[in-house]
Amino acid sequence: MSGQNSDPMGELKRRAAEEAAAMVQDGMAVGLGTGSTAALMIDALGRRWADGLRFVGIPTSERSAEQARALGITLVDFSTHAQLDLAIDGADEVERGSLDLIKGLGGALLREKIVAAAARRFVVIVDEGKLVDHLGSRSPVPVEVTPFGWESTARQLGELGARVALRIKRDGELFVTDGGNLILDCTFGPIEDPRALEAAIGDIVGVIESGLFVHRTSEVIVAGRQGLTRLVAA
Ligand SMILES: O=C[C@H](O)[C@H](O)[C@H](O)COP(=O)(O)O
Repeated sequence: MSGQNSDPMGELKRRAAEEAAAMVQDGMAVGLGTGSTAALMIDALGRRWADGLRFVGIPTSERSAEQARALGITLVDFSTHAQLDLAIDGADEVERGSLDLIKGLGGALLREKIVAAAARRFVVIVDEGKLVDHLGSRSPVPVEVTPFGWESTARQLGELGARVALRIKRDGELFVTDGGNLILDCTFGPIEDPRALEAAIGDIVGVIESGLFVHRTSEVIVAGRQGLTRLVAA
């Protein structure tokens, strides 16, 4: 079988990633997301870099930093670039209409949220399977917590109505974030008011950040069977 059309959705995601990468212009400071979709975008940026485009990147994970470095992309940090022109990332769920997100199934939510908050424009790339009517319909909300007292933090998250699971890797080891913290995956079911839930989670001592991204998205590029669609925040 020819490999060319064997993964049509993969090919569409690659096109969506290229479309997002095409938004980067010479001289920009760009947030580089994390995950399989963001990796396609970083690859596309690597090709543009090889063609002569020059920009600086702030990666949202050690994984993305390693990938970008291997492509020769110049990486900087917030000490020289406290504000970014653009950040591009994937997501685990995108709510139709609001374009609010759940992120963090890859464990990079804290740096991703800091980078998104520092960016003038935050562009998200997903396949159509990630679109939902209500956040929480399919994905848990990942919450990054301090290792000290995580059991107490988990209990309080449970009191908000979540089923809480400490994230464990396939090999049975604890999942530890780039910042040395733990992830509690909190299943709430469909979330009526993401803003209120984000605030309530953030109020719990021991919580560092949640994977709810509310009112942060500028645009979503969706790879679907009918092609690419661009959704813009109202
Ligand atoms: O922590 C991981 C990130 O939030 C990812 O952007 C998210 O999980 C989506 O990843 P993927 O593109 O691999 O589905």
